[in-house]
Amino acid sequence: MSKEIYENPDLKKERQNCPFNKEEITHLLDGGKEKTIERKQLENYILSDEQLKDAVPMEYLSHADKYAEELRKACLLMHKLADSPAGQVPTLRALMGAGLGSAVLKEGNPLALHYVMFIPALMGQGTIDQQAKWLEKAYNLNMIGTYAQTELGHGTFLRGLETRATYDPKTQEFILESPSLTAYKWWPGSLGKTANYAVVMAQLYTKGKCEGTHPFMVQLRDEETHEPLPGIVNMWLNPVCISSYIHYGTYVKPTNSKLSYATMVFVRVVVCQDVTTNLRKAVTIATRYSCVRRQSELKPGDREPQVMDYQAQQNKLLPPLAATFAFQLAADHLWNLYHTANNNIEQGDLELLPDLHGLSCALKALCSSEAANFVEVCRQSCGGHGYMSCSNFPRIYGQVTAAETYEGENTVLWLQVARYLVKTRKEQSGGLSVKYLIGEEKGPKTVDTTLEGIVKLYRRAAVGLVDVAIAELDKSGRKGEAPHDAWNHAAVYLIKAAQAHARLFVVESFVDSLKEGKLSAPVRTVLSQLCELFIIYWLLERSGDFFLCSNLTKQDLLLLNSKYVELLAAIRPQAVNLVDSFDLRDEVLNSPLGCWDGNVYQRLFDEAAKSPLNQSNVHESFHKYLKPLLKSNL
Ligand SMILES: CCCCCCCCCC/C=C\C/C=C/C(=O)SCCNC(=O)CCNC(=O)[C@H](O)C(C)(C)COP(=O)(O)OP(=O)(O)OC[C@H]1O[C@@H](n2cnc3c(N)ncnc32)[C@H](O)[C@@H]1OP(=O)(O)O
Ligand SMILES: Cc1cc2nc3c(=O)[nH]c(=O)nc-3n(C[C@H](O)[C@H](O)[C@H](O)COP(=O)(O)OP(=O)(O)OC[C@H]3O[C@@H](n4cnc5c(N)ncnc54)[C@H](O)[C@@H]3O)c2cc1C
Repeated sequence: MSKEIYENPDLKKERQNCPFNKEEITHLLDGGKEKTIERKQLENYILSDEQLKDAVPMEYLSHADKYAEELRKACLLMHKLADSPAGQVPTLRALMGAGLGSAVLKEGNPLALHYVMFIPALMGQGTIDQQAKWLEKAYNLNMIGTYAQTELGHGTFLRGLETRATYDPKTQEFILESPSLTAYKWWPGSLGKTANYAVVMAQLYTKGKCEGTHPFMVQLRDEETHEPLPGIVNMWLNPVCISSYIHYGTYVKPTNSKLSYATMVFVRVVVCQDVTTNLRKAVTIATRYSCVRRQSELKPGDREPQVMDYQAQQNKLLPPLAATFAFQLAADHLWNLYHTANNNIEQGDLELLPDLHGLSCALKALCSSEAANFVEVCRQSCGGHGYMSCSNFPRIYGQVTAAETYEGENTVLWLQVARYLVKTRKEQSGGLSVKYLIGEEKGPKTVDTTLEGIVKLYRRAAVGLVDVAIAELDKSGRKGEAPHDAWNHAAVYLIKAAQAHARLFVVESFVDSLKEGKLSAPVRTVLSQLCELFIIYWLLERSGDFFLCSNLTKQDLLLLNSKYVELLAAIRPQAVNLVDSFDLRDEVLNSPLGCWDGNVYQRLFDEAAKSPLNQSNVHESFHKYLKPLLKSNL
């Protein structure tokens, strides 16, 4: 007799009479029906392998055992790559990030940097000959690489990196050296124990002149013994300059010195998708739990309500639910810009490079910071159980907050965005992705609180805040301040302008995608409600920007607040159906709070029982420490 599949009765009720086709949203997020089929096949192929399951929860292993266990599974995954039903590239993409990969490698993938930065650096910076020599070796895993740029003393300021690569014309070799403790490469993933090669960013010196940071291929460890090569600690020999600019002993400047930063741009672009995947996991866990959890008293004398029925809980969870769609659609737009810009750059056309740099910095900073804040709100919305390690919130939060720092610390990236916006506004040229800054935007006199009207307000705020920042810069200039001091003293305004620009891009992506998308009426309705909720939410959160730069009035704000709470109530009935549409398997969520069947309490109990401390009634430490204390009559 088939085993009755348990489904929490509250979740079961939430799923009844769903007014839209969940699969239509799943296909939208996957990029089409075929992609969904491919993803599900790949998930089955990977998650059905018993060798990829953890014998004990990772949190109970030592540091070294965690590393060994993750490396074992990562290597097994690479073996499975060859036979993957989805093909190598889609499989690699799925295994490197917060989705399928994190279901197997919960502490992180020791081979991630090899695929996410080392190979992209070879592809983007290597000459044809260098690619012929190294790419096949890298793809065949005959070498494991990392991207070694950050040093103990420098991560942000690349022009301040201390590692030196001095070209010796006699031997036609580069001598790499770490001249000081602060020059030690620090932070590169896999550098400690896994990688035997690295792309090392170093200051290139030739004929006594520093030509700036360039990428170098360096062998770190013996390919057989894995022992560090002689002198590896503070002296590297025989590196090779990737995309060598040394021709017959003479340095030939690249067409754009920032092309050596291209690998970082790629990761900033993919990070937007990755943090969105993590946010989807957090929202799914919190939403399902909030419909299972019953607590307190809403109506005196009534049964304890589902906590999702509190407006306060809807205010916590529905904006991040909407954000997952907003960030996904914006990340898709950025990915398309990346491909277009990269194809043009390969043909020598660099026109889109500033737009790509500006937008990738803006979206990486916005998506990572907003996702981190939203993940923490999701954790808090689950009360004490959200604090447990097994909830998966601590791990998801750790992964998302890391993205606020790596690949360019967010503040630094916001200032890069501001530099691009000020230049575009002042020069009234270029800026293909910030067209609103070119030409005079006439702001609407009275505020129109329709969707289109609110988007116009976002544009007013974006251009207005750039003008406020420029006015600050000019004011400082008139006081005789040097440009670098004026820039530093306008930083608060510059960052606000950059953030307003990033929000405008996300809002326009969401609205435009709904206009262009071939959606059924029910899906369009629910996604339009989410879109309107999200853009009003952000406006209410940043109302100061809009008061400063538009004719928004107190009455408008009160009207928008009313609209916001109406939308919370309208979307509440579909919350579980919307997160079900993400189609995230329990193994990917990896949380007893978010499992599809809602059997939360039994799963929490089962997780607790796995703790080594729960394998005996009295832990040995009692006899060693506590009992003597109890007897000591202090
Ligand atoms: C495939 C799916 C996989 C999914 C997995 C995703 C998860 C990924 C997991 C990875 C985990 C960890 C990896 C982490 C790796 C790292 O952290 S690597 C190290 C990252 N470090 C940084 O990002 C350093 C940040 N600092 C900088 O980029 C530069 O120092 C900075 C840009 C801040 C300043 O550079 P300067 O040389 O000083 O330039 P500046 O004077 O400010 O500007 C001059 C000029 O150049 C333009 N510019 C700057 N950068 C770029 C660029 N990258 N591209 C194009 N143009 C650039 C700038 O706009 C100026 O132009 P202008 O016209 O003169 O104004
Ligand atoms: C999980 C993780 C993985 C990483 N992986 C790698 C890797 O694989 N390879 C690699 O090379 N690196 C890696 N890094 C390093 C990462 O790239 C750097 O930490 C990052 O670039 C920030 O640089 P920093 O640490 O020097 O911070 P700092 O720049 O020293 O930041 C400290 C403070 O100074 C502020 N600040 C700095 N410059 C300015 C400025 N111009 N204006 C205003 N404020 C400023 C920052 O905003 C910040 O508040 C990783 C980091 C993490 C956390």
